[in-house]
Amino acid sequence: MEVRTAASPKDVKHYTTDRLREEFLIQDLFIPGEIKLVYSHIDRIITGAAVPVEPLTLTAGAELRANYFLERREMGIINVGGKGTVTVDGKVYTLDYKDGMYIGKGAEDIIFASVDGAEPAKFYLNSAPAHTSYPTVAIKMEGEASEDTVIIKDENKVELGCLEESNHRVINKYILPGQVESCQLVMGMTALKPGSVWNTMPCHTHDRRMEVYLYFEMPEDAFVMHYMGEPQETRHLVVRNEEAIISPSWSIHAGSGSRAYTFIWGMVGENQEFTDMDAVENKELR
Ligand SMILES: O=C(O)C(=O)C[C@H](O)C(=O)CO
Ligand SMILES: [Zn+2]
Repeated sequence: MEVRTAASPKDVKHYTTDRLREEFLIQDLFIPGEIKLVYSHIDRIITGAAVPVEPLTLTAGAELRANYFLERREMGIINVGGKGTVTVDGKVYTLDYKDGMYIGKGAEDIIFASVDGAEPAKFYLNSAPAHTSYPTVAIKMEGEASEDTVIIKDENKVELGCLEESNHRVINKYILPGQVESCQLVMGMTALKPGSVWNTMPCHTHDRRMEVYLYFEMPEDAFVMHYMGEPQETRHLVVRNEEAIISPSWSIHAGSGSRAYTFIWGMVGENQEFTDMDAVENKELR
């Protein structure tokens, strides 16, 4: 598992492009036949991906000093590839494209598999330290709810922005209080409407939470200019399809794409209040 340390805004404003990318950009996440994990000291979030050609078993790795991965952690998953299954302590959950999942602390045996290894599932993962165990569930946009499947509530599919401001988008909240309970992880997926290119603009910071963004549904030659930094010290990173960004609490996190795209956001930290943001007015940005 790759480990990344936390970074101070006083230092980051002096970083070169390479150094910024080394600290905050996660590339080569989705490697067929592998589980890739990046552990950040920022709120101890682990960002990763599992792309099973043959079934892949999640192990704790030396870094966690745990008997199994979720001994002291919880995990959110969204599948951005072909149909696949996640087997949790013997129980099989089937995830289609853009289906999500929450796995509670204490789940020991986790196996990722694809229904068709030629078109593998791409399980994107966020994991955070947890103090108690909440139920493991699959999360779907639509369909029938059941004991182990939660359907995203209409109130958690929030349309924001407008084409005139190039930021017309829908924020789909998968894991949050009142829908899928978790200790600290809040996770969802935002889709831009065709013609809109801006996410999270007007932008914000949130002192009480950090955030990770995964950008996807972009052709190979497309990119997102992801903006980070303190509002008066902004920097940018060029982000390609299926790459992720680690965003510290003090940093804005917003992007403008060369075309529409989709992204998954995951937040951990002090609270789970989605609206607890420190809004930044466009005229304040520098
Ligand atoms: O497009 C947006 O705006 C978002 O998706 C915002 C993120 O969800 C976020 O930054 C939550 O703090
Ligand atoms: Zn945010």
